[in-house]
Amino acid sequence: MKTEVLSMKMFLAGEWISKEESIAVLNPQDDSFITSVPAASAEDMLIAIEQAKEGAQIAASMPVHQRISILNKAANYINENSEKYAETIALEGSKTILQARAEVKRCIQTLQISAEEARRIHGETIPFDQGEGSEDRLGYYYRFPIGIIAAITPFNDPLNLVAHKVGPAIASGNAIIVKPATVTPLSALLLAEAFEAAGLPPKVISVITGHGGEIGDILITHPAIRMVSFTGGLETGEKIAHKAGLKKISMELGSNSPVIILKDADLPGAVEATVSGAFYAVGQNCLGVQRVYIEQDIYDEFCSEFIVRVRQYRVGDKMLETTDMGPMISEKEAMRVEKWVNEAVDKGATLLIGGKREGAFYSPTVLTDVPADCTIAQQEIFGPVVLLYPVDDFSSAIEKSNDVDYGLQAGIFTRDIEKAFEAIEKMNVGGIMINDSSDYRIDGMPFGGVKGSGLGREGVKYAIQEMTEPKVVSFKLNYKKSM
Ligand SMILES: NC(=O)c1ccc[n+]([C@@H]2O[C@H](COP(=O)([O-])OP(=O)(O)OC[C@H]3O[C@@H](n4cnc5c(N)ncnc54)[C@H](O)[C@@H]3O)[C@@H](O)[C@H]2O)c1
Ligand SMILES: O=C[C@H](O)CS(=O)(=O)O
Repeated sequence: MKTEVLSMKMFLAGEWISKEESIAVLNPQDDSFITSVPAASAEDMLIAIEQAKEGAQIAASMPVHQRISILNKAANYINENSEKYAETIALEGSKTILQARAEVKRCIQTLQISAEEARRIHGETIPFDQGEGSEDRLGYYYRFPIGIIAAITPFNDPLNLVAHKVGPAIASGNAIIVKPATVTPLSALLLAEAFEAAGLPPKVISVITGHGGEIGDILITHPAIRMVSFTGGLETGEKIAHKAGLKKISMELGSNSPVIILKDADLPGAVEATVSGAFYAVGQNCLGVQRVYIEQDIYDEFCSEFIVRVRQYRVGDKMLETTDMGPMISEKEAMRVEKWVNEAVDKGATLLIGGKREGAFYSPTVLTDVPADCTIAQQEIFGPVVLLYPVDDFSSAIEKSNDVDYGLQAGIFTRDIEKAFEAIEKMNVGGIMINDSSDYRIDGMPFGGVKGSGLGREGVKYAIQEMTEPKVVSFKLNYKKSM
């Protein structure tokens, strides 16, 4: 944002609201002040929920053609203001300006797909006469919106991952209250701006800024909230799931993504994809490549090519188009990664490149020989570190890949179709990419994981399924009785 905005307002049921108590939004690159946002109170969240009750009725009564029109208008608004949206993502978060522009494009696609899917929320007729005694019944089911959805979103994709909840919610006739990440709330507020400009009726969406705790608890536990759609870390997700009670929950959580490189792989392609997958968005990416299992025969060659490519990475000012990697989201997070790397090295790991921190900047880091009991081997790093491992054969690569508490996505590089299909079957993940790294997604595909990586699926069509319920209708027809 070119002009400094001293304070932004939160969007509460169609009104832009400011508050005495506020939260500073800082640029993680240099801790400079960007703007401040309201620190919502418990009362603000209760008001948002009350307003959303009416919003849910309004949303459900919106004809599909109106939902389609509003979603496309919001997408067009963002497209017409794309640089403002990209600069906001880059300023408040870790992404470079090029990565931020890419996220804006994906957000536009997510909303356009939501508009398309709004016309495809179908039911089915049911042959009730499949049951004896029901020869005089005719029936069907259709899908109806569940009402008010609570969306709690992470810092790393501050626009598109909010759109992945808001788009499907509006497409399916729900109201939605968004609690964006405390450190990156601005992009979510700009999404509300786009929907206001698109003519979305007030009360259908609120974006309530603040800390996760108290207002989050109200949002999660309130009986009027019929679904909690959460994207964030496993620890937070578990807390939320325990508090939510009897309501739908969608959990898009963490990962520790593996990639397998077999000896018949396209080596240059595998190197490029795994380097990109490891360090895109400073590794603060749920699909980020964290572990690479390389068949022994090509291990040395792969490692040397990998380091050559990492050495070319330009770390610096995220607002420059020549930069490959900016800062992490905070110095605190960079210090956590530094601590985990140092622990691994102290326990015998080999540092091939990186391991340097300057404030929130942490250099792209490659470790080998990492002992299994290291924190960095088992937990989600969510930072610019990747672990390389030689493996004797394919089956041990699969076994090691599965040996963590996460299962979001994985990648495998091979020209052997038999091995590809064996990996598809045996890798315990929500998505597997053949001849791609784990870091691959289009916004229309089913997205989510198993084990500690989540519950349910996003990806517009699949989020709509989660945000709606089937209602069965049966007609008892006397004329059929006599047939
Ligand atoms: N699977 C996916 O689609 C996906 C996508 C992006 C990020 N993530 C995951 O998100 C994590 C990084 O994001 P993060 O650091 O923002 O995650 P986080 O869990 O710290 O926070 C996520 C959101 O939850 C809120 N929150 C925190 N504590 C809360 C509480 N007790 N009650 C209610 N809300 C609370 C935060 O304010 C934020 O809005 C990583 O684990 C990453 O893998 C997953
Ligand atoms: O961080 C996790 C994101 O969901 C991955 S993507 O940006 O949607 O591809």
